[in-house]
Order: sequence, then structure tokens, then C-alpha cells
Amino acid sequence: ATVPPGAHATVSHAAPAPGAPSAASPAGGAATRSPYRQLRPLAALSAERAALGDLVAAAKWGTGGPIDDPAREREVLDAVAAQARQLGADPAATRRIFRDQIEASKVVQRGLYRLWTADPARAPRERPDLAKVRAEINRVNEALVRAVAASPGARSAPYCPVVLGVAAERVRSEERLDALHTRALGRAVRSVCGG
Ligand SMILES: O=C(O)C(=O)C[C@]1(C(=O)O)C=C[C@@H](O)C=C1
Repeated sequence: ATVPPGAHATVSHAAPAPGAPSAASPAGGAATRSPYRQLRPLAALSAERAALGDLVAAAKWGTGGPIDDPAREREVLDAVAAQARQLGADPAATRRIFRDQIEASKVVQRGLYRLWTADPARAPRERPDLAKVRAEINRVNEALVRAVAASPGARSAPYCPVVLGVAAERVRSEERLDALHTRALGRAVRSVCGG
């Protein structure tokens, strides 16, 4: 069978062709990818992570357990800093970005709790398994650290806020984010720019 040009890009686990842009390889990608292509994955993955806040909220709703889990937050921050080190990314910048990601998840969870308290008919009837939801969050965390590692140029550039704003606005529109998730996305990417 003939392989169409660019087909490798659709095979998610295939190694990129030599010189192909890759979010996972800052050496091959960050220098050659446009600022938008460096920053867009950060906005898209931030929206994806914030959306998982819905499932976390549903997993906790009605259990009496708190939204804040400082032990889990430490685990997340330590894991992403370690992964950043492995990828040659800045662990301090990675931690800073993930503190915002965590705050964004809480924006979603608190917002949904308010909604569900005011209108119990809209509260979830099923309770997802928190461990499974966290496994999904871990997967997004890993992709986010790769996106951080692949974007040092764009993140430290003076135009970063403008390009990131465009990326976030496109994600908002394409994903049809509601007001709560739009606010969470803004919170999530607050300190992406600045190196
Ligand atoms: O895992 C949870 O329990 C979450 O609420 C998610 C999350 C996160 O964003 O990673 C957010 C708030 C908690 O304090 C801990 C972690």
C-alpha cells in the first residue's frame, strides 16, 4: 500500500520523521514551529484539562469530601517538575504553569457546585471513579509538559500574550466553551507567557 505524504502525522504513537515538527522534541520542533503552533497546544490542552474538572466535581459531589486536595496537588506538581527535568524544560516554569492549571480546575469545580446547589435538577446522577478521572488528568498533564518543553521560544517572546490570546479564543470558539470554562481557560494559561 502507498503511504500518502504526511500520513505519519495521523499515527499518534509513530516516531516523527527526521526533522518533522513534534511537540515532544523541543530540539526538532521548538526552533522551527511558528509561535502559534507552539502556543496553541497549551491552550487546547488547558481547555481539555479544565473540562476534566467537570468529572472531578461529579466524582466528589455528594461525598462530603472537599474540592481541595493538597496532597494530590503536591503529587501533580512533583510529577510534572520531574517530567520537565527529563525533557530539558524549566521545572520552575512548569510548576508555575501547573499551579494555574490546578486553580482552573477548582474554578470549574466550585462553579459547578454553585450551579448544582442552586439547581439540584442539574446535579450529576452518576459518580465517576475519581481514580480513573485522575488517570485521565495525568495523561493530559504529560501532554501539557511536552507542550511546555516545546515552547520556550514563544513563551518568553514579547508577543506571547497576543498569540496565546488568539489561540485561547480559537479554542473557546471551536470547543464552544461556556462562560465558566472560558473563565477557567483564562485562569489556566495565566502564567504561560514569561519564560
Ligand atoms: O484530583 C483532584 O481531586 C482535583 O480536584 C484536581 C486537582 C488538579 O487540578 O489536579 C485540583 C484540585 C485539587 O486540590 C487537586 C487536584
